[in-house]
Amino acid sequence: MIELKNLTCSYDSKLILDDINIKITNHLSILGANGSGKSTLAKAICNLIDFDGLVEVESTSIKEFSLLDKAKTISYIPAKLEVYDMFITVEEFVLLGRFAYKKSFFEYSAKDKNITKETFEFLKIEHLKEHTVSSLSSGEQQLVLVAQALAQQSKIIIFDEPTANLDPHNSKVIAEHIKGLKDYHQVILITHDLNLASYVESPVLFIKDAEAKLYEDGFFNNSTLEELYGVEFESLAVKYD
Ligand SMILES: Nc1ncnc2c1ncn2[C@@H]1O[C@H](COP(=O)(O)OP(=O)(O)OP(=O)(O)O)[C@@H](O)[C@H]1O
Repeated sequence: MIELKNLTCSYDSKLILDDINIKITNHLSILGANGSGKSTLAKAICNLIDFDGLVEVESTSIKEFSLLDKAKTISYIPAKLEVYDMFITVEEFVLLGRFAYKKSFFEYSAKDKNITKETFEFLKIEHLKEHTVSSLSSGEQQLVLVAQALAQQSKIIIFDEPTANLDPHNSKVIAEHIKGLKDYHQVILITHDLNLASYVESPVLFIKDAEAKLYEDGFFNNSTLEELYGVEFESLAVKYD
């Protein structure tokens, strides 16, 4: 469980999130206009930015987690992979997800390698493991990011705009994985893809004017969407299920 108590985030003097109080007991989708503060909220939950107030994960302040314990608890999947090593293979990249569990400085254990192998099988990407990450398409790179997060075996997975760079086919593949992962992880999804959020069926936290409002249900109807986004809606979407 994640609990936000009086969470306030600002960059310089610009207030982004103002005194947010919410218990995130299970899955959640975070929606809101560009620049409303969705990624800022995710970064605060992961203690990647300065904030006022308290973020508690499993009843402990996130500021008290060691880096390794945090890695075992939360994984954050960005919208796009930034490749810093042009020669790193998919297998090496996914193994990095086991870093927090590594017993020897020099090598990964048989267990680490086995978990990585199972992750490849689960996501049906065994055929990519010898390839360099830099040579993959955006859709394949998104699957590799998911693989690394799964290998990390954290309780909580945060997806930050997972379908932002994907074509309809790959969006559907990722959507099905995200929904399936709800059986094993607490899934937090940040997205502009209303179709995806509706398919994933988690409660919605909508961020607007530095405030957050929780919709347990009743979010995905035209009148609510029109009021929140200020544009008209009609059904026009990929069929995810
Ligand atoms: N490091 C930073 N320094 C200064 N301002 C920042 C920084 N990061 C984000 N911001 C500003 O904070 C606001 C919220 O940004 P954030 O990335 O959280 O929005 P978002 O809802 O995730 O947006 P989007 O949907 O466009 O990705 C934006 O106005 C952004 O310009």
